[in-house]
Amino acid sequence: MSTIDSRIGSAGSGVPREIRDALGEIAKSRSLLVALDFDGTLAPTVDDPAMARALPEARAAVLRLASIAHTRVALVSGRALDSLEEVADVPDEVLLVGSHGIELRLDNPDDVFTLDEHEQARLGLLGDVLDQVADNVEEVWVEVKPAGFALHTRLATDKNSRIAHLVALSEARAEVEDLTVRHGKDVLEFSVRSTTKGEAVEHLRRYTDSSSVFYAGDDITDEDAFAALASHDLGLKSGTGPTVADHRVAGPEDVAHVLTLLATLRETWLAELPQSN
Ligand SMILES: O=P(O)(O)OC[C@H]1O[C@H](O[C@H]2O[C@H](CO)[C@@H](O)[C@H](O)[C@H]2O)[C@H](O)[C@@H](O)[C@@H]1O
Repeated sequence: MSTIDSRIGSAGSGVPREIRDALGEIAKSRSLLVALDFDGTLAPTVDDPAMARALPEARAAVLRLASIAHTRVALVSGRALDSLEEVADVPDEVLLVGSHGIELRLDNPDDVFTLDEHEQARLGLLGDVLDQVADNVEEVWVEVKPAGFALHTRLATDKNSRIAHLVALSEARAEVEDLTVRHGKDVLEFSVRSTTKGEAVEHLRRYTDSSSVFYAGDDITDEDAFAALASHDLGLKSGTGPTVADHRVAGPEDVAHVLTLLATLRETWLAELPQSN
């Protein structure tokens, strides 16, 4: 029996050996940041974004991790911050990053995000262009965010989805200068401000003064976060698709098991540390 197995008993028995070993190491970090994507990672994908919820085991693990000393948890999402707050429903000690890093809910709730006049004008133009596309292609709809829009094509046919993406890209680029475009699962996102989840993770690492970062994500935009990780960090890809993450699991159910095991390992390690007084 390995050291990890003897410390945790049957917890995490469904988690592959190499991930268990990697979790055993990162659980011993001086200060740990657990940064997690929401859709496709904590929450299974559903047709209506408003109906997405973290799996009960994932949510329980997030709450457990957030209550452990020297450990911070952050959700890092492409969703608008208010949408993330609504679906995630987590306490204030969980840090939130919305709109791929544009919006932050850290420990000071008074930090409010605003657009300058030029950004607001570009946002207006962008909204008009995308609304026109959605009005003309069946089952395509626009999700409004503070600094941009997501053009959703999940329920459209493959052909209509391709048409919507092509037209939206060419029209938006023709009408609005300096656009940020992000590709996601059945979604094309347009923003008037450019940030990445990689920048968000770097910001959170500094903000929380963490010595190691665990990051889990499923989508193309999460690759920026994985790329921002160092050798003493740990990246976990949820689901299929190319990735630079260290490890991969099949989807949200397995992510939940990994988070539960991480919480157990972290609690066990901290409990075994000699007390300073
Ligand atoms: O960064 P994330 O937390 O993964 O957010 C990415 C996008 O998630 C949402 O869209 C995706 O999930 C929906 C619900 O499962 C699904 O219907 C849609 O097809 C997916 O693209 C959200 O609506 C977007 O705003 C986020 O950027």
